[in-house]
Amino acid sequence: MKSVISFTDVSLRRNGQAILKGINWDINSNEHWAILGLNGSGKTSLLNIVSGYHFPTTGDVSVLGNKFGKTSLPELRKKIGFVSSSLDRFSQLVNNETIEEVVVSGKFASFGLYEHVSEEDYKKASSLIELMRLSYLKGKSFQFLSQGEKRRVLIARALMSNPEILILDEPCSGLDILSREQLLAIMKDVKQNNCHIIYVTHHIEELVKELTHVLLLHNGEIVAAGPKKEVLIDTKLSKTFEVPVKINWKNDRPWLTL
Ligand SMILES: Nc1ncnc2c1ncn2[C@@H]1O[C@H](COP(=O)(O)OP(=O)(O)OP(=O)(O)O)[C@@H](O)[C@H]1O
Repeated sequence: MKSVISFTDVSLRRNGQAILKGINWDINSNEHWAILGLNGSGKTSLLNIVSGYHFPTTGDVSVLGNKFGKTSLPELRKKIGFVSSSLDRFSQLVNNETIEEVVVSGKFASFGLYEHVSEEDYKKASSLIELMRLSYLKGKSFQFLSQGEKRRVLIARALMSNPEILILDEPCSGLDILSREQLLAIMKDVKQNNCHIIYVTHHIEELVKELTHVLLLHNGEIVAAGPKKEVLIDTKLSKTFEVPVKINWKNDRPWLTL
């Protein structure tokens, strides 16, 4: 089995604070992970290491066969797509651009088109727009889209550079139930694009069947990491969320009750 991500005894300290402690975590090919944990548990810090923005204080990290310390992190970053939950930054940058322009700019991981874009690139953007079920918005300015539509455009944009890992950081936050389900419905199409999904959320019911594995974080330490059905159990979730919770499965999706 090919290793996609491997963390061995990783810790991260910042300003004297231990943010991540003793992290041992492996993602192998054909696995798609969800990361769950309370605010401040270390999810963002963990993902910042994966995407080469933080260097671990101790331990070994290898991402897509690149061992940290022996690899070019800017080169590695090109293989990792990142869609953040915050739209403000994007919305300001893209202003009047059409969704086609926003998606095609993902080829260069920049906003605005500063480099040559070929006919081929626009064809690819167009097929990604279809894949994300956004064809009805072609020609429309990004700024006029709903939150859910914007998120889907940004996922299409992230796929433009054929990432091998796609990090979705709370992609459904602030979405109503319909927009959330529309976004979750495209997960299987994202998966078909041959990238490994890492999905961060506070809402366990967003763990659609395409996500195969779960990592639970609590105070910078792993509570459990592994196949979804082994990890999503009452005791482990109660420890992670610091409240007694009960898990129920409906149509292969988990739901929590207090
Ligand atoms: N540069 C830093 N210096 C000191 N502490 C930091 C620094 N960066 C993060 N932290 C602390 O590390 C902890 C983990 O933060 P992180 O942002 O990774 O959590 P998170 O799980 O992503 O939280 P959220 O769900 O709220 O986004 C927090 O207590 C945070 O205050």
